[in-house]
Amino acid sequence: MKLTGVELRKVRMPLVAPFRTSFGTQTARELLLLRVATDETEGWGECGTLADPVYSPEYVDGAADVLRRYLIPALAARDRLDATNVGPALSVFHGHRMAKSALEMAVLDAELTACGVSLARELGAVHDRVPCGVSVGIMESIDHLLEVVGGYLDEGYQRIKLKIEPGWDVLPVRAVRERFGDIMLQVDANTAYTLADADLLARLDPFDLLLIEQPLAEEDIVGHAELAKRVRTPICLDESITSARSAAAAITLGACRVVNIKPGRVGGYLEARRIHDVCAAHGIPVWCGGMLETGLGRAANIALAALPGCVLPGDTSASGRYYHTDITAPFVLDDGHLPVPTGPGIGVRPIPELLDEVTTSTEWLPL
Ligand SMILES: CSCC[C@@H](NC(=O)CCC(=O)O)C(=O)O
Ligand SMILES: [Mg+2]
Repeated sequence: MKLTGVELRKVRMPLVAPFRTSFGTQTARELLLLRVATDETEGWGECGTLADPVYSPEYVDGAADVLRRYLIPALAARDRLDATNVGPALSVFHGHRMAKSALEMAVLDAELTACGVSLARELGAVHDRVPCGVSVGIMESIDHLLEVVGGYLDEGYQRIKLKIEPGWDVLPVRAVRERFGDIMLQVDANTAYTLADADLLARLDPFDLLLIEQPLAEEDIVGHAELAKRVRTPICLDESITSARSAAAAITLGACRVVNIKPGRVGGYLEARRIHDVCAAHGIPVWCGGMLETGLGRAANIALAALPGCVLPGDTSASGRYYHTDITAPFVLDDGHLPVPTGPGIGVRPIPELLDEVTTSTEWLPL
């Protein structure tokens, strides 16, 4: 397969409601899509970076720049192109995992499409549908939170994840537990706490949460291991897990008992599968995280979520959780599940007129 060109396309999709986390509030999703053209077919990739470097060091314009100046030329210089040599070809460049992931995803989609193989089959999926969780932002009141959570439960979501931060943690968790009983419930702090908050976080223990996600700073693996001795609720890592090697280290140090796998954060779906396998070998449950993906990234995430070690519902929500209109056919919750795409590659394609409506810029890089 020969690369003939790459399209960088920025899109901006309004959210159905503001989504507030400990690092800020999103009202629209600005993101970068890639379309890779080869001599045989084309493939689509989605870059999970936010518009600003507030979740991780990457951001949309930085990802576009590193793809344009370094990653795409490095790939174009390769004689043989297949998804397994994208990682090695790009390893000379440090970091920029979400940008690398988007390029690998597009090459993987093109290659699998040409072979007529689905991403789910390529990754080793064992399910044809996946149970879905939903991520709930920080709200301005407990009443509004309970109304939103009740709505998601009515829609059939099987697990509720509450964003928390200092000042919005024990009270909302207690209120949800008291109102909705023994639902599957977890929290995500996005690094908002420090080890000095251990006693505060231990006050979440009576609520039988599935996990506390990324309470401390991304680099604070030792801190998470110390926190794990002081709180009963399992620690789950997200931002800290950037590769299979870092997952093995965190598990060995006792820093986590659960892992949120986000393919973009770790450099791609192939590394995501390696993390899945490392965690399975250590008896560590995993689930597929989300970055408010369009239907393109959502389709690929659902394929990952269908792997055997993904034993907890992921942040693989329906398209309508974030968007009035997706750029692909919408993913619609059915009995609390989403179907795993079965078509070749990621199994979905953008709908041209819908994609054009949200496109803010396109750039064609001939190779
Ligand atoms: C804008 S917040 C993105 C990162 C966040 N993602 C979610 O909360 C799930 C988002 C989704 O449902 O795609 C996380 O830290 O897990
Ligand atoms: Mg998280």
